[in-house]
Parts: sequence; C-alpha cells; structure tokens
Amino acid sequence: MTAKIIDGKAIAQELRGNIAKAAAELAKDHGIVPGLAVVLVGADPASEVYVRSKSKAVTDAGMKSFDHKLPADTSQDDLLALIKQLNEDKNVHGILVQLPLPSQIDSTLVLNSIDPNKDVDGFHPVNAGRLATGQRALVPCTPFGCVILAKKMHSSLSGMNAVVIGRSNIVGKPLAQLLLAENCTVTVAHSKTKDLPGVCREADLLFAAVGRPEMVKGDWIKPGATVIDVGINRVPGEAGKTKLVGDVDYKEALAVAGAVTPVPGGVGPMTIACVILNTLRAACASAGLPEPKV
Ligand SMILES: Nc1nc(=O)c2c([nH]1)NC[C@@H]1CN(c3ccc(C(=O)N[C@@H](CCC(=O)O)C(=O)O)cc3)C=[N+]21
Ligand SMILES: [Mg+2]
Repeated sequence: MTAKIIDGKAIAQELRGNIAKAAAELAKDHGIVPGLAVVLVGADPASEVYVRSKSKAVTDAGMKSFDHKLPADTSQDDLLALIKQLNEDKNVHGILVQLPLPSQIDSTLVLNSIDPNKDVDGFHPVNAGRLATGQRALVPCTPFGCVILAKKMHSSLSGMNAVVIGRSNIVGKPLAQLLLAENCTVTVAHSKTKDLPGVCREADLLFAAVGRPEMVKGDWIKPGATVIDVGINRVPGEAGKTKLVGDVDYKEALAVAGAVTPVPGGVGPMTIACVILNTLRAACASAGLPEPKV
C-alpha cells in the first residue's frame, strides 16, 4: 500500500485564491481592504524568509501589508508602543509579532498586549478561551491549516480517533480544541505519555507536532490512517547541505498510512494561507460582518 500524498502547497494555493476572491468582494461591497501588520524584531534569516512569504501572500490576496522591522536591541517598551499604535490603526485588521523574540523582551506580555480582535496568530488568552468555549475566535494558523487538510481527506471527522503528539500552546492544545469541535475523540500525547507508539496506533488521524526529526515510525501508524506532519526540522543532508524533514519518518509512513503530508509542502504553506484567512476573518468581524465563505 502506498499512501496518498496530501499536497499542502496546492491546497494552500487554492485557499489563497478563494481568500483573494472574498477580499475583492469585501472591497467592492463594503470598501474594506484587509490589512496585516507583521512585526519582526532582529534579523534571523529564517524569520526574514518567512516574513517575506507572508507579505507576498497578503499582497497576492489583494490585501495591505505593513511590515515593521525593528533592530535586535529594541526595548520592550518600544515594541509595546508600536503594538499600541497598531491596535489603534483602523487600516490594520491583523497584527502578527514574529516569534521568537529577543531575550530582553517578555513574549507573553507582548502577545497579551495585542488587541484580541486583531490577533491573527490566535495566541492571546482571549482567543484561546473563545476557541475552548466554541465562540467565534481567531484560531492559531498551524492547527487551523492541519484541520483544513484533514477535512480535505474526510468529508466528516466526526467520531474519528485523533491523536495529537505535542501539547504546545501554539499547536497541540489549540489543535485538540479544533478536533474536539469536529466531534473527534481526541488524545493529546506528550513526552510523559506511556507507550506512545501504542497510543498512536489507535489513531485514525495522527498529528505529529513535537519537533523531533522523523520520530514517528511506520509501525506507530494504523494502516490507512491520515498522518499530518507539523514538524519542520532542519537536519544535515547531502554534500554538507541541510534539508528539511518532519516529525514523521516519511518513507515508512508512505508504506502504511492512507494519506500523509510531505515536509516541505505540507502544513507549512497552509500556515501561511491561514494567516491571510485570519486577516480576512478579522476584517469581516471588525465590520460586524458574518464569517467569510472561502
Ligand atoms: N508569530 C508567529 N507566528 C507563526 O506562525 C510563526 C512564528 N511566529 N515564528 C516561526 C514559526 C514557523 N512558521 C512557519 C510557517 C510556514 C513555513 C513554511 O511555509 N514552510 C515551507 C518550507 C520553507 C523552507 O523551505 O524553509 C514548507 O513547509 O513547505 C515554515 C514555518 C510560522 N511560525
Ligand atoms: Mg510542511
């Protein structure tokens, strides 16, 4: 058996096209052009690449991109002052502060200072609480993308056994909430879980978000399961170069799973698409409009 490869890149492209159409309608019918402010502190090369691809996705969708690049030695007060200004700016519907932040800055304090209605990362406790209680929320982009991919494979997730490996605030916990809202039976596994391979083998839907290269082996996977690999690990490759691998042993997964996401080209592009989607959703909510259909 060889698994279907879930083409996250293509699914993200299609989603971005639909977001662009909805944004054009919002502009035509309501005169609103969604705007995303991305704040990058310091000059980490990986973060710069990522911020650039977000800005491009925003402008491709016909939205406005406001990039703020601050020096690595920016003070916490200066960053908080910028966020206050962005919170008050009517042209800014979404604010994203790229993580990680330099050590002189308290990340939690900074994230908590973002207006929850502009928090397109969905990291603010108000959004975590809205998600957990089934209210309209801005949902963290990586888990949002994971669930969209799972729903591409299965018309309904209801009653499925979902196992999430990883319990971070950014991926594992919000992903568990989203899957619960889809009526899955959800297990959140982590480093203290007993018999992790055995727990994983029960999963109809397996999500790996631990940050350990190729940890999930073929014999951890229930035959025919859908495997969504959230890991993006840079490891040594051929000829002194580096390569990207996920948290799943892709080759082994291909032989057992029903469907599996590749890395790169799986969850990563969906994360970017969902930042843009959340910007559109924030713009609609700010105008008192219903959820955009995309
Ligand atoms: N406030 C904040 N929000 C984030 O969502 C956030 C963040 N900070 N800090 C960094 C991480 C990382 N992240 C990625 C998103 C897409 C790809 C992506 O598109 N990856 C490509 C490969 C890119 C490559 O080749 O390096 C892929 O998987 O196909 C990667 C990484 C979002 N993050
Ligand atoms: Mg990927």
